[in-house]
Amino acid sequence: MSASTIDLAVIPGDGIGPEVTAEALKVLEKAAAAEGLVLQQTHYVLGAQHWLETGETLPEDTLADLRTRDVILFGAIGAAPGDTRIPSGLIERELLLKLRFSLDHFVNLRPSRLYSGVGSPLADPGEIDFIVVREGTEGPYVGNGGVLRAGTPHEVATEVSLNTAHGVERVVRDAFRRASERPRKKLTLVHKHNVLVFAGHLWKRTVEAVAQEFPEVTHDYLHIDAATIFMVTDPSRFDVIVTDNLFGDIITDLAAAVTGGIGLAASGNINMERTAPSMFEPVHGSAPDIAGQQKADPTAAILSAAMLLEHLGFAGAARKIETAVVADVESRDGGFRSTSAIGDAIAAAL
Ligand SMILES: NC(=O)c1ccc[n+]([C@@H]2O[C@H](COP(=O)([O-])OP(=O)(O)OC[C@H]3O[C@@H](n4cnc5c(N)ncnc54)[C@H](O)[C@@H]3O)[C@@H](O)[C@H]2O)c1
Ligand SMILES: CC(C)[C@H](C(=O)O)[C@@H](O)C(=O)O
Ligand SMILES: [Mg+2]
Repeated sequence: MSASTIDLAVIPGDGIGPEVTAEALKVLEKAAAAEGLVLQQTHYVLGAQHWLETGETLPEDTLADLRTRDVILFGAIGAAPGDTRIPSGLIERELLLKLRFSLDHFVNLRPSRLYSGVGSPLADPGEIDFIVVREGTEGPYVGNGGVLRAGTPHEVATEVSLNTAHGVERVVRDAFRRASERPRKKLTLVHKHNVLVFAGHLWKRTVEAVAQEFPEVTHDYLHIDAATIFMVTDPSRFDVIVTDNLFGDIITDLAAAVTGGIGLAASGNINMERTAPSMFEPVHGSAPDIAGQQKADPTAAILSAAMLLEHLGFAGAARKIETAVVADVESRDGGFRSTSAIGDAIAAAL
């Protein structure tokens, strides 16, 4: 990145991915221009549709090219769950997870905030403002498994969760640092160490050890099953949650639901050591059920673009986007607005 140019990779993907990405770019371009920044974009056609057309998921030369960019804006990928033309998991593993793993996105940052004016399915949600720091490169996502005696009545399938001291420690330290910078300074480890004793104890010991470096941060622990209860009955109790890859996936969809819906939930796949570009994307998927109809809410993608700017050091521009989003969501009355109408309104409010 030069002082005035952002070298941006854009992967719009499948389904509603291109629809919401177009709106995020609309807002990003305007916010960047206001800062005197040039947004130099390179678009990459990747995803389930691209695989159907070419048989390519993420070629090595494309990955090498992506590595040279400052940052990546990602839409969403994936086929409809019932689409039998595409092997289940192929695009998720060989494209999205390959990006997260290859680019060492060990912090999967997923903020949850209940904006005023946004309806929550909870009767009395209280104030909700927490972040989930989800580990992004390990856990049961690593593809360490296999099948014995496939297709027989004696089939055995394994899916091993990989947790390294290095991987757990760096994400736990990141979560403590984020907690130390927030007003409430509270960290909750979410795991399941009563059953997953090997991985769970590593996570628990690591939290106890790293906590010594952050005496100002209080910390507690919840098993994942109990955490889902509190996410619905008392979400205000959370400030920073640190958790593994799979628990983090599940709890952030729940967190999105209690804070007004998946259309508002943003995320960053962050390489905190900055050895490769980080990648920003909405938490949601390609939503085949509403794709191509301009029904998708682009707010999550727009807020992901704000996180992207913040990561690059343009916190002021990020705050401006958030302020425009807050004004827009506060003005929503439940009536239908197209994807592009929402993008236009937020861009205009900047
Ligand atoms: N990061 C990603 O690219 C990502 C994330 C999750 C799922 N996926 C993939 O997406 C495909 C569909 O997955 P799914 O149906 O389980 O999850 P999904 O998030 O795509 O959709 C779940 C539900 O939420 C709705 N929804 C999602 N985003 C929305 C938005 N912006 N506005 C309004 N409604 C929205 C959808 O219409 C659907 O009813 C699968 O192939 C899956 O693997 C990709
Ligand atoms: C599509 C899938 C690989 C992905 C995940 O499980 O991380 C998605 O659900 C998400 O939350 O970004
Ligand atoms: Mg998910």
